[in-house]
Amino acid sequence: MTNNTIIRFEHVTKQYDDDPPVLKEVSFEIEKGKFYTLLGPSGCGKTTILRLIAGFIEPSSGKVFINEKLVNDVPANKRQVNTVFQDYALFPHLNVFENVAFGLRIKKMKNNEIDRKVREALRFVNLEGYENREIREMSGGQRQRVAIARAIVNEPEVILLDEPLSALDLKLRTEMQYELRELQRRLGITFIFVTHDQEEALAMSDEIFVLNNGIIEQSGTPTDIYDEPINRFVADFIGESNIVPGIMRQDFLVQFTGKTFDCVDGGLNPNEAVEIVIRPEDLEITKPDQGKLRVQVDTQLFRGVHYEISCYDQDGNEWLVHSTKKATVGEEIGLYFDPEAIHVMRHGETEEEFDKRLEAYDEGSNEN
Ligand SMILES: Nc1ncnc2c1ncn2[C@@H]1O[C@H](COP(=O)(O)OP(=O)(O)OP(=O)(O)O)[C@@H](O)[C@H]1O
Repeated sequence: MTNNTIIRFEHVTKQYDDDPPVLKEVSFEIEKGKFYTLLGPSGCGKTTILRLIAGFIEPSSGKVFINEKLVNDVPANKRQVNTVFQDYALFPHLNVFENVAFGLRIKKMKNNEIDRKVREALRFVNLEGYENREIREMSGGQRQRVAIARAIVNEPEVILLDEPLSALDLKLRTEMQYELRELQRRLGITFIFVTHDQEEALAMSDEIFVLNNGIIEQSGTPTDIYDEPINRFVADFIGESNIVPGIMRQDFLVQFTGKTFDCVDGGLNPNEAVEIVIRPEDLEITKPDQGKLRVQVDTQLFRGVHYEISCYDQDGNEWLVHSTKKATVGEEIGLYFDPEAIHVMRHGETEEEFDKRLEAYDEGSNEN
């Protein structure tokens, strides 16, 4: 725990009726002023975490802290947390101003103060001049901004956003990603954003929690998670990856596809069976005898910035390559990669075990 911690989960489990738990002993910390993303496939428990933070539901076991105060049974309206829902949940019969003012009127705030705060919130989301518009006259992106203004007008410490961009078309979605990120920086409020879109998560977040089946598989910055996925699920879910079985011969020496390669990983047992991850953009096309692997090109697609080339090695492993160089379907080529491009993963390793392994290894290598 740091001084900056605003939300803390301690071994939180959530179970509905007699169903298996949808969250299993989840622990994490959220710091003030950062943009967090909960990322994972449908049903993995993302919305459940948001609802526990908002106070709409209580944990079955474990503890939820906000500002180091135990809030398990503190009701939603007593928490300094506001939610922006997927469908925005705006009131269609109220205009923009009244939608944003709604919470303040319930709090019985004075009219002149409401007026000042609502205008300020609308200015923040670039909707000055739209006060009297009806909600049905607003576009999807504008409704989104009204929903955000309605959240920030309450000056919460945390804003929860549950897939708020999923109803927008791709172009608007990209614009809103940029806007939301900018808004979060200007406000300095903690944002916790839920999505199942990995590109969105990578583009927007300071920190990502990758969830799967009720647990956090990995947490870290977008680069941590993209460059060093700790297991097959994360590697598969975040971006595209080549994953093949291998054997760790000794520190910095790994074997796969029948050959031995230098790598930068250590701290595993000699001859331990591992999984090897190499990102498609880390593979370079060479002449057949100049690469580290020899493969045959199976398909090729032009993706605008690069070619997406699928190849097979002699063992039948598929290798996906993103390259600005063009290949020819059917031809033999070589694939070159740097030792740093090889990510070695232990089978079924949890994040905690992975961290411990690296820590123990670092300590060991410092002594030598
Ligand atoms: N009120 C409830 N009663 C019973 N089961 C529930 C309830 N709410 C959620 N669940 C179950 O809990 C699991 C996790 O749901 P949750 O909404 O947290 O997932 P999610 O990751 O947000 O998924 P999605 O991306 O589809 O919204 C799902 O299997 C869901 O069916």
